Amino acid sequence: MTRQDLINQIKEKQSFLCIGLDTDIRKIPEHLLKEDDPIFAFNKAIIDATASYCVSYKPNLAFYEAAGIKGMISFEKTIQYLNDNYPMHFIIADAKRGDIGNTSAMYARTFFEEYALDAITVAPYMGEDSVTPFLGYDGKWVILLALTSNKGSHDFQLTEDNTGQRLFEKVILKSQQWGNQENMMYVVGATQGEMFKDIRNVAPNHFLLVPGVGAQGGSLQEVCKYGMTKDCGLLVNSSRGIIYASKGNDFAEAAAKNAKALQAEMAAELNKINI
Ligand SMILES: O=C(O)c1cc(=O)[nH]c(=O)n1[C@@H]1O[C@H](COP(=O)(O)O)[C@@H](O)[C@H]1O
Repeated sequence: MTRQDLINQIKEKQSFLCIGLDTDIRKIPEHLLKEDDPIFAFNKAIIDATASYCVSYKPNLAFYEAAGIKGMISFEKTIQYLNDNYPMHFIIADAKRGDIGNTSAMYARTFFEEYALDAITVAPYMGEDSVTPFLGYDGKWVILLALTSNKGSHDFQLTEDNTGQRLFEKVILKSQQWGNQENMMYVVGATQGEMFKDIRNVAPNHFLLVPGVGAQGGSLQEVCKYGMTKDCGLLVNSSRGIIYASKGNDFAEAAAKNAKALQAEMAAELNKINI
């Protein structure tokens, strides 16, 4: 999907919501456990109930890999379902990959060719040759970890070198020599608040994937105040806050209600920039 296609979807839906499909078999409603594939049945119901409120889905591979081969079959069926029924949604593999060049090339083949996903999250710390294999695909995206939502972001990402430059700034500036606004985004946690100002100093126009609203306590309003660009420039993710809104038979309706509430807040923010 191109950057302009994504912006058009955001305009049309009045939403920049990405729903995280972090599906844990221990958390899904009990009545689904008698289905052949409970994880897929859960995802399908969540997707059908929420698709009109979001522009993106982000299945996190950890949740599928944890269920072994069965989990990977659920992942594959979920992706197939999305690609067949919701082709204009931007689908992100949250896989946090990155390795020596020939191995990264295999990861790229997995997620972009085998599964035909739009984007993959990538850890930057092995450098240029670990990231560029993901950048050779038209319309596909690398989403590079820059300033994450967790407290461990202080351990490396927020540390300064002797010129005062912080590691996340170095990651963002250096990686702009490898990719561009059409094929690279950055992950910035919603919990980072005013730090979005500093992010926009080094990446004024790139799209940012912003997890951490909902369960992790980040503020959508603060993210928008400091991080929104004239094209929106944000995909804001919520996983647990939407998909586990209810553990009862009404889980899909409850997810839709929470997604709709976030979409309404997003529409109000988009209204401020007239898109
Ligand atoms: O790359 C990510 O998506 C990610 C980066 C980050 O800094 N923080 C973060 O929470 N995430 C992911 O975003 C999702 C957040 O889930 P909730 O906290 O349940 O909304 C999880 O899948 C995390 O793995």
